[in-house]
Amino acid sequence: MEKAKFAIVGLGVMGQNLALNIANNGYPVAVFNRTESVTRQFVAGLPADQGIIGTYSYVELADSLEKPRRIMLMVKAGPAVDAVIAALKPHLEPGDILIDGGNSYFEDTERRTVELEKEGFLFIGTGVSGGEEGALHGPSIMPGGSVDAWAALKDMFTAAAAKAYDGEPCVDYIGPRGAGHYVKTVHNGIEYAIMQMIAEVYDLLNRGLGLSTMELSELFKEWDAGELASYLVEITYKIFEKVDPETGKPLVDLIVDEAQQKGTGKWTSQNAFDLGAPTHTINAAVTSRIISGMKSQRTVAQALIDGPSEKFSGDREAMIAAIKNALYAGIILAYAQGFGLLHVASEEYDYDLDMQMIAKIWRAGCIIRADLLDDIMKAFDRDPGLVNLLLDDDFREAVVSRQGDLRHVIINGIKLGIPVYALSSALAYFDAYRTERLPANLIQAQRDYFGAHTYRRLDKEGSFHTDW
Ligand SMILES: NC(=O)C1=CN([C@@H]2O[C@H](COP(=O)(O)OP(=O)(O)OC[C@H]3O[C@@H](n4cnc5c(N)ncnc54)[C@H](OP(=O)(O)O)[C@@H]3O)[C@@H](O)[C@H]2O)C=CC1
Ligand SMILES: O=C(CO)[C@H](O)[C@H](O)COP(=O)(O)O
Repeated sequence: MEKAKFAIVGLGVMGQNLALNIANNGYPVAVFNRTESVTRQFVAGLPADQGIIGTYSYVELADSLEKPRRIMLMVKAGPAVDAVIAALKPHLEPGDILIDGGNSYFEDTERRTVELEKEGFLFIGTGVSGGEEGALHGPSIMPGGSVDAWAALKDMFTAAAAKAYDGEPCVDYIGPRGAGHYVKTVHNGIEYAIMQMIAEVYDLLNRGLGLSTMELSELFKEWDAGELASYLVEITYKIFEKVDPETGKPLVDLIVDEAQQKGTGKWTSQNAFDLGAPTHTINAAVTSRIISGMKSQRTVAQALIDGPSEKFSGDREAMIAAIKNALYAGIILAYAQGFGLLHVASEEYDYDLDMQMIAKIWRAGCIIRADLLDDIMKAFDRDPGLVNLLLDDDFREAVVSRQGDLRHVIINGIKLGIPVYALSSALAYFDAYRTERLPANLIQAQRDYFGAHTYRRLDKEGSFHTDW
């Protein structure tokens, strides 16, 4: 029997769709899943000439593959990845390639790279973004790790990846060791920030201005046809238009307001703290998901605590226009924070990240794909060393010209008692970044006062302590 050219372990949402995608591109794929019935069911539903071979043990999987073997894990991140690697290894040979396509923590990928390379295996830790549909029709793929392994995967991944409007594939080699998973983590951090700002805008429009769910759908559809064109805005209008067949009500209105999280957004913030990179809006988005989970406390608190009684009384159309501009500015600021973090991490971890290439491969296939990414790519083309998007003339102007609307929208959210934490964090980031003298001089004085931590002076070199 013809040997398979690729294997996927883990037939969840992503694994099944990636297997189909790769097979549809002419590469026979062997598949394996811990729960055997899942494999049987998956394979049974496929035409005989689909090019997908079900296997039911790791020995069978290894035997079904041409050498060097190329095996991709699409399993739950964490201990499951180590468990699968440990179970697979006895059936592999030096030179075989293991690929972890899950949302693994980048430091786990760093560790696995060292461990596997010591034993002669090649390892790739890759971000894969696009969800179920992207995995099937073309995700954005962010591989990091062994350069030799990348050479052996390049054609296949290029065929399977999304293509941007100019035909360019949304995959490229990101960098050594954990670089691919690092970049995917920051991708998700930006995803959290944009989702939270869209949610806040929804709250302002719905609770604040009284737009119905159908009106919201029309508005977001209109926005998606302009500068806000992006996957997240597109799915938002599609979510708003979905009616629950049982009740006839908009489905979104029936969904419990508790956002869950698997960890990548939190890891982005945690790592940004470790590296000393400001990611205000990502942090705000993580915190906002956390407070959303405190539903029972919020229910008690609502009955006890009054907010402002003020209702929106201004020009509704003007406010909607301002909200659109505020969201666009906020999204630019979220990308600025994400790319700013990548810049710091690239130096810290010697990843040598190419920001233009990262923007390029995020233009299609992934969850944060947006027309804006084409402009971001061009900004890094103009200046490959750009440390912050706000230092690019076009992006600076885009935010500066909308800052009035961002401020106006936040003020209105505050007046109405509607939380706009992510939007206001984006503005705080912008205001802090553009301010030469922040009040941190006082913090230094306080630290020196209580802890003799010393401070530096503007007017002379050195380190000083005062007996306050
Ligand atoms: N869903 C999405 O939109 C995206 C997900 N990802 C990442 O891709 C990976 C897979 O996600 P997804 O397909 O959604 O996950 P699912 O929850 O749909 O599937 C999880 C898979 O992991 C397997 N698994 C879990 N624990 C173990 C274990 N200890 N040993 C062996 N196999 C195990 C499951 O096998 P079994 O059937 O036996 O339980 C199943 O095949 C995750 O890391 C996820 O974070 C990345 C991008 C997008
Ligand atoms: O990687 C993804 C999208 O890019 C996954 O859908 C991930 O699960 C999203 O993160 P979370 O579950 O924390 O919202």
